[in-house]
Amino acid sequence: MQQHLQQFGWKNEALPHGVAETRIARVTKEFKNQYVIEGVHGTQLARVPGKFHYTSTSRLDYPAVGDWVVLSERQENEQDIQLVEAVLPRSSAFVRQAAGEETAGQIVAANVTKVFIVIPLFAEVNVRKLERFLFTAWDSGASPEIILSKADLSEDAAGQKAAVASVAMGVPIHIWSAVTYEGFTDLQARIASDDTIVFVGTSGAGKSTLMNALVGQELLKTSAVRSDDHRGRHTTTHRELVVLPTGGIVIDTPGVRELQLWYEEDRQPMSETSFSDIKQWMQACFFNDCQHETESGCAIKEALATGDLSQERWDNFLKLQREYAYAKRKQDKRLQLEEKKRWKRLSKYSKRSGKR
Ligand SMILES: Nc1nc2c(ncn2[C@@H]2O[C@H](COP(=O)(O)OP(=O)(O)OP(=O)(O)O)[C@@H](O)[C@H]2O)c(=O)[nH]1
Ligand SMILES: [Zn+2]
Repeated sequence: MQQHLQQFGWKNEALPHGVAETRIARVTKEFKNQYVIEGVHGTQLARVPGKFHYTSTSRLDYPAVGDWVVLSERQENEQDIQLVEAVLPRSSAFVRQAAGEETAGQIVAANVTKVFIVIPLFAEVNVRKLERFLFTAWDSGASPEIILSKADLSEDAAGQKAAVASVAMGVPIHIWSAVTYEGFTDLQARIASDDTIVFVGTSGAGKSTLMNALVGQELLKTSAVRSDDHRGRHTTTHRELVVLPTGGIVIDTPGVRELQLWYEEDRQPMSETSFSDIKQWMQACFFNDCQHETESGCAIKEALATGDLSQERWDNFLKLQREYAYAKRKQDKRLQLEEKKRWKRLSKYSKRSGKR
């Protein structure tokens, strides 16, 4: 019974005090007013009770794909209805900012542990785009990993990997080809049974192809899952959260795809994609620790003055640097939080065992 929950990524430590495991389930798909959930009773439909609408203060309070929820059962018109009593605290969340509303975010995918950023190798890697995706991943609270796809179309996959590594700040990088299956077992090994993974990347990057390879068939997007809810009625639905045959979970929601488009639209036009010219000027500055502000002998300021380096390009570079720093701080903070939680658990544990 526990095993079934664990398949869906359940970690026992997350069980709230006094709640039986039979009442825990994970949201695998979201409809307008209903959720497909997976718990110890298998696939069921659930909805939020009326009081939920009054007690919730924002859309973020509502269940989303990937959420763990606590259920209660109620009889309505002689039928058993599953109600979502509570959404358990999320370890991470992809939030989409609803257009036009500043504060009303919407959760697109919850409790994601890893974000696979898929970048095709048929062209030069767009560093700026990659940075955007890294930023999105860090912002969600999940850990990014970079997958360089379509390696079969690259003359020098290893060289491209090295180039990406120079901007990826220690994020793991994998090479993959759906044609030769190069890197497949390495990728599989990166997916633990309690991992929940979201794939991001531009259209045509090869996300669906890789997901289908991991699932072992063309399951995502195409097929339907037949399920039997408590009422004995059949509901045909396509799940957006899928358990891999080798363990681990992938989430493929339209929301994540829309999020990607949003990030792509957000990009600013930039003719070149690498900052090697800027790096060269920086190395030419007189002072090693030049801040490129008021120092004399600053090659950057000189390049700006002569027009060799455009102000726009320099500003863009600085902006990315700030985003980097922000993302890095955010990640450090998340690590700190996790650490804190671990210590809390440990101290609780030691107190308990001390009493015995
Ligand atoms: N040569 C080569 N082609 C690939 C590889 N992986 C995917 N493709 C092809 O690239 C095209 C796009 O792949 P998809 O998996 O649909 O890309 P996607 O990222 O899911 O795209 P969207 O659904 O638009 O977001 C398809 O025609 C695939 O057959 C690969 O490793 N090598
Ligand atoms: Zn300088």
